Amino acid sequence: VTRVAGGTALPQALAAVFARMEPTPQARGAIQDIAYRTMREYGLAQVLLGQLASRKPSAPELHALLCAALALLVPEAEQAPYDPFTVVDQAVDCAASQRTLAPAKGMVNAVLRRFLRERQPLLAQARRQPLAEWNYPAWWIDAMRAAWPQQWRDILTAGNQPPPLTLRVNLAKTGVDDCLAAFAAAGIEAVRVGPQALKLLRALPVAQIPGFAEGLVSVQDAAAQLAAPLLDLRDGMRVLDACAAPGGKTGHMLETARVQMLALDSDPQRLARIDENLRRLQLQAELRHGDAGARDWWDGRPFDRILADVPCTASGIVRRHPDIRWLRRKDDVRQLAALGGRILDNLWPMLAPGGKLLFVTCSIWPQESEQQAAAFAVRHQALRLPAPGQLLPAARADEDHDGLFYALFQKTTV
Ligand SMILES: C[S@@+](CC[C@H](N)C(=O)[O-])C[C@H]1O[C@@H](n2cnc3c(N)ncnc32)[C@H](O)[C@@H]1O
Repeated sequence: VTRVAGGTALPQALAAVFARMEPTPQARGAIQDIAYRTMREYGLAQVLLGQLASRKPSAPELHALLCAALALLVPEAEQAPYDPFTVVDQAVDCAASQRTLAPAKGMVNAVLRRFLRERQPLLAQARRQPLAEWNYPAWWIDAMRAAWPQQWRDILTAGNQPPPLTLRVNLAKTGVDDCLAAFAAAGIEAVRVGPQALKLLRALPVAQIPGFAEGLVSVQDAAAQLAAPLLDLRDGMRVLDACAAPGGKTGHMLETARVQMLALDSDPQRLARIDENLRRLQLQAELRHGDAGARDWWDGRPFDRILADVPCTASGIVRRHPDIRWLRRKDDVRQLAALGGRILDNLWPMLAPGGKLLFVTCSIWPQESEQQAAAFAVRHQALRLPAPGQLLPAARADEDHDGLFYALFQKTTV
């Protein structure tokens, strides 16, 4: 929590903690669970702490400890993830065990016990502030309300739900019904949430999912599964996946047709994850480390299809990455939209006449998605083909997916 408050993304912050502590798998799971829960309730916890402590704790670790404990104490009794008195005792023990925090252990005890005694009025008072009511920074709430005046409440609520574990069935190797039958035989409940998307009703480690190791299924959100079919791929096509890592959509495209795939990414570590994923699926692509905004990696031969899943604020996948809202600044939207526009402009000349370019973001800010697509079409006189446009995040039983944006362009032959 302290690292995220200092600007580090939660997965990297957790990796650093795990490298230092070397926890058991059980402790690792608990640390991860507590960190993600805290990110989802961080706004409320900060407001509560403001009510409970006469001044903000000066040590960032103390602030983080109290916010994490309050985040765990907020859910009502039947939904409480941990026994409330255990949470208080553990928080006090944690303070006592660290030299810098030990003098504050009485204060930790007093703040948390007062919360337990006065929880209803304290929560009611805190939730009068948007930061506490929605658990997003004020600029994010205001911008969401302006962009989506009808849907902003549903969008913010969906972003606070724990994400489902959704799988993509590899139709080159099996069928959706066969997968459902294998899951039922293993006692795993799943429902269909897309043409080849199955949502597990209870998450479990991928190693325990029948067919995962053999490449029959892959983890991929239902909205992300729309990319490959939109590209209308045929055997032998030259395809560029321009921002490919970790390779979710690369794998799906390769399952769809025998194409010559070049998978590019500017992050070498993330590029290695494409290799891992394709090995499991027993599929091949040429992997290249490079900048999709430059041409030094291109051999000059045009591509029949280009997937441009450009870097963005990731505002459509906050339920998977609840830290994003606390890390982003308002100006990031403009800067990332400019980067996305540069990448699209650079890729367009690499497309063969008649070829198709699919522009994707996992953002729901119009500057990064629809406004970007509309401006691009005008700049390049690109033909816009039917595509879903903006999919808002949905967290319902029948429709459960992240917030992604799709625009499909074709280069006219003349
Ligand atoms: C939204 S993710 C791609 C997800 C991927 N398409 C999938 O389905 O698994 C964006 C990727 O763009 C990469 N990236 C960021 N800037 C880039 C650039 N200038 N050129 C190429 N890749 C870039 C990031 O490393 C990241 O892996």
